[in-house]
Amino acid sequence: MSKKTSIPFAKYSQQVKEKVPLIQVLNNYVTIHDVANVILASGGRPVMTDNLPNSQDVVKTADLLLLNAASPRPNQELLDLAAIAKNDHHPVVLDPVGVSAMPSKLKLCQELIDRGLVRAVKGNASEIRSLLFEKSQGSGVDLGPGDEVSLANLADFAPDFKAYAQEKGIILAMSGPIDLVTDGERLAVIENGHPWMASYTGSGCQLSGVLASFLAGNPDEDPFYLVTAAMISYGVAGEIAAQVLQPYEGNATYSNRVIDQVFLLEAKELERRAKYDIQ
Ligand SMILES: Nc1ncnc2c1ncn2[C@@H]1O[C@H](COP(=O)(O)OP(=O)(O)OP(=O)(O)O)[C@@H](O)[C@H]1O
Ligand SMILES: Cc1ncsc1CCO
Repeated sequence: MSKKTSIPFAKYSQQVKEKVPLIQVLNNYVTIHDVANVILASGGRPVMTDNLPNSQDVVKTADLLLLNAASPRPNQELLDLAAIAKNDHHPVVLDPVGVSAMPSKLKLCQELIDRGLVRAVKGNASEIRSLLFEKSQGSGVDLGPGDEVSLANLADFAPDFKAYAQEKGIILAMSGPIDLVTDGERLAVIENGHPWMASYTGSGCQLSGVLASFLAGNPDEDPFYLVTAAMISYGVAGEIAAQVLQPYEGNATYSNRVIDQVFLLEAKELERRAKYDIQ
């Protein structure tokens, strides 16, 4: 796998650490604590808001709004908040959790995207297939059989993936055994990560937290490279965490070890371990 463009990991992470961006998150109940911690680990400041009046107050001061579609808040509230953020020129990141199983969540995400309220969308392969084709094999919040994208079927999937990002004017990212990022023109194919990352709940939600920190901390940088750098960083953290996990430790500890490694990650190590190709 080649590295045609070198990503300035050190500059990106330095800028996040200097800015310490405020990231407002509307999350699901399940992973909310982990998402807050991974945002802290990656240099951001999380604030998880609840009802509409509180959320409306905070959105005006936040650097970025992260919407997790499995948030228990009503769809209309998420749409209204995204519109305020967009109006204030604060980027919105969307994690379309659950769209494969819940038509109302799919409609919400489509409306957020179609109204131009969203800067970046990141989901697993079933969630992204649901957005692209309005159908997938996903059930619950999980990847469905046959939906996975790998190097073997990438050539079939990539044109639709890029076309959707192009048409909607978003950065589109997909996680899994390989991760993909596109802005409609460029495509990053990332081979970092570890199979154990599918064993704990919320690896995708945590990844969105890292992505939010990178975007919010670097408002003047190219968002395609920022999202790519965030996906590489979380994958590398998963690789190192797998190396330090003890034989008597399981998936819950592993989830925390991954957050620890996001916290400890050094740019030099990232540069050494990053496995990506930009096409
Ligand atoms: N088999 C694998 N090999 C390498 N990395 C993986 C593998 N499976 C998942 N990952 C990594 O795990 C992270 C989360 O991706 P995944 O697609 O599993 O999220 P998700 O299904 O949305 O998770 P959740 O619903 O639990 O939040 C990504 O960084 C991805 O690269
Ligand atoms: C398990 C689960 N259910 C709703 S959200 C969530 C976290 C993983 O996406």
